[in-house]
Amino acid sequence: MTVHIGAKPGDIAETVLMPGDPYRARWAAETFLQDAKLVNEVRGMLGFTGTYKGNRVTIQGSGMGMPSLSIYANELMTEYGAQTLIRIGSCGGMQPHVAVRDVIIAMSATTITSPSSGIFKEINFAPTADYALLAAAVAVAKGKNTTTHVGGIYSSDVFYSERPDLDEQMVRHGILGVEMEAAELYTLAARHGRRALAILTVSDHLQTGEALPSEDREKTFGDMVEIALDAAFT
Ligand SMILES: Nc1nc2c(nc(Br)n2[C@@H]2O[C@H](CO)[C@@H](O)[C@H]2O)c(=O)[nH]1
Repeated sequence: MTVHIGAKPGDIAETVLMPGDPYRARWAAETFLQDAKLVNEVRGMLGFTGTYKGNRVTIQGSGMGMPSLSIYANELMTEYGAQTLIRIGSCGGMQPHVAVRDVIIAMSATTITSPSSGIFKEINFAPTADYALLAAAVAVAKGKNTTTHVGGIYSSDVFYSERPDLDEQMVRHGILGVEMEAAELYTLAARHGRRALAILTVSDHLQTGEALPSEDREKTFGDMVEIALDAAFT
């Protein structure tokens, strides 16, 4: 076990899905995995390991924000040997052609700051998804009738933005959506030579103010989990 994960050695699979919400980790494990068992509940950040079509997989919550994700991703990679980490989450849409219920497969993740900013100093590192994983997710998504966008997202440190001028520049430069975790996941995966990807459902929209009704969230979230699982084992 580690400082923040109570799983025993061998309890965590090489492939890990990371929703922000631990209750979504439980729902996804119960819905998609066979023989799912709880392997972590330290601080309520639930983690489950089971199999998907015969492949071993762990679904571990990351919490909200890059500092929280950084703790779990670091420990999963350095202490449990996770090789493929896929964030499955929600985001806010930032382009008129990106609608609520759509899925975004994040090629890159822009930040103002991140937990890794301190070590990069004057380097503007470009957090980037693993290409093979991204290509597999795009191929799987094509087989579903979910509208999918592939491009850059913005990993913010705040949900309540005080800088509309920054949001404006992100929109101007084609950023598809905003969330709060992917950039640090991509940076840590690059640091540790692992594969990472973020697949996001658009659950609210910054321009239209629309928000996904709660009854729709489970369906769109389920589609995204399936894309992640099928892409991970392609
Ligand atoms: N900053 C930000 N985060 C968002 C937004 N919509 C969603 Br869903 N999120 C994500 O949802 C959580 C906040 O509700 C964080 O973990 C973010 O990744 C949004 O409009 N803005």
